Amino acid sequence: MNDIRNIVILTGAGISAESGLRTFRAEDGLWEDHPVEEVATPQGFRRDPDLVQRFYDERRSGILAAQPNPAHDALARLDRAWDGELLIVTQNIDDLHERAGAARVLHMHGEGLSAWCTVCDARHSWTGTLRDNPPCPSCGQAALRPDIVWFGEMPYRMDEIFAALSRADLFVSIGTSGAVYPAAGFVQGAKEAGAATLELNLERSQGSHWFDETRLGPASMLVPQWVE
Ligand SMILES: CC(C)NC(=O)[C@H](Cc1c[nH]c2ccccc12)NC(=O)[C@H](CCCC/N=C(/NCCC(=O)O)S[C@H]1O[C@H](COP(=O)(O)OP(=O)(O)OC[C@H]2O[C@@H](n3cnc4c(N)ncnc43)[C@H](O)[C@@H]2O)[C@@H](O)[C@H]1O)NC(=O)OCc1ccccc1
Repeated sequence: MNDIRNIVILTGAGISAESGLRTFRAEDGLWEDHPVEEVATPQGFRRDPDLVQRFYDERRSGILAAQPNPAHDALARLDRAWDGELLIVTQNIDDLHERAGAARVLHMHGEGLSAWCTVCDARHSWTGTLRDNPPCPSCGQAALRPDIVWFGEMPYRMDEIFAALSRADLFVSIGTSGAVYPAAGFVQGAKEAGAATLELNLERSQGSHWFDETRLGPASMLVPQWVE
């Protein structure tokens, strides 16, 4: 770690699995009983907004009931101690990184505890439900949707992510299957920028061959070991 200054860490559903939040592609994964095109696309929302609002209302209450696990805690310790550049880019919509105390976190696919008004474009932290179409606290219109990046929509703050990847000396991927782009392509970008690449995952991901090193096991064990 001595010549490492700038670190980019990508996290996926696997880092929150041991906090009781379901992953997407496991046999009991979220997408199993909710076809992704129905609940995580703008077309699905237009077709059946009530179904989508219920899906995310459920996810929101699950997030509120969950607690950070040792993997989140270890990354928060690293974030506090690291005086070089560090960015935790998460695909997760939960707030467990922040609740563990991490500050340098970027939610590229949005946040479950946030509502977005499609009329006045305001965003509001939200812990209640949206299925009953509450009015937007800013403009009063009943036009709130989950502040989530759905398939076919552009992920958030991509310019900041690419800038950090271009400066990275080390890219670490934790708990992600590497099935969804553009996140699944970050390891290539980091490698081209000359970064060392490390994967910490329960099983090899679709992009494993891009990593210099892959360590297999539960995040709650692998991440504290790597940070210490
Ligand atoms: C299916 C896939 C092929 N499709 C895509 O990638 C699409 C289309 C596409 C774009 N470019 C491409 C290139 C090639 C092919 C397709 C595409 N991408 C998009 O649509 C993206 C947007 C994608 C974002 C969609 N939203 C999500 N989430 C929010 C919703 C929600 O959360 O409900 S994606 C969602 O699924 C993905 C799930 O992946 P993981 O997090 O990895 O979870 P998964 O269950 O798959 O795996 C868990 C892993 O953890 C491991 N694990 C389990 N337990 C543990 C444990 N305990 N410890 C350690 N590891 C563990 C497991 O082994 C496993 O490997 C995450 O990104 C997650 O955020 N948008 C876009 O490209 O916009 C374009 C654009 C360009 C210009 C202008 C306008 C638009």
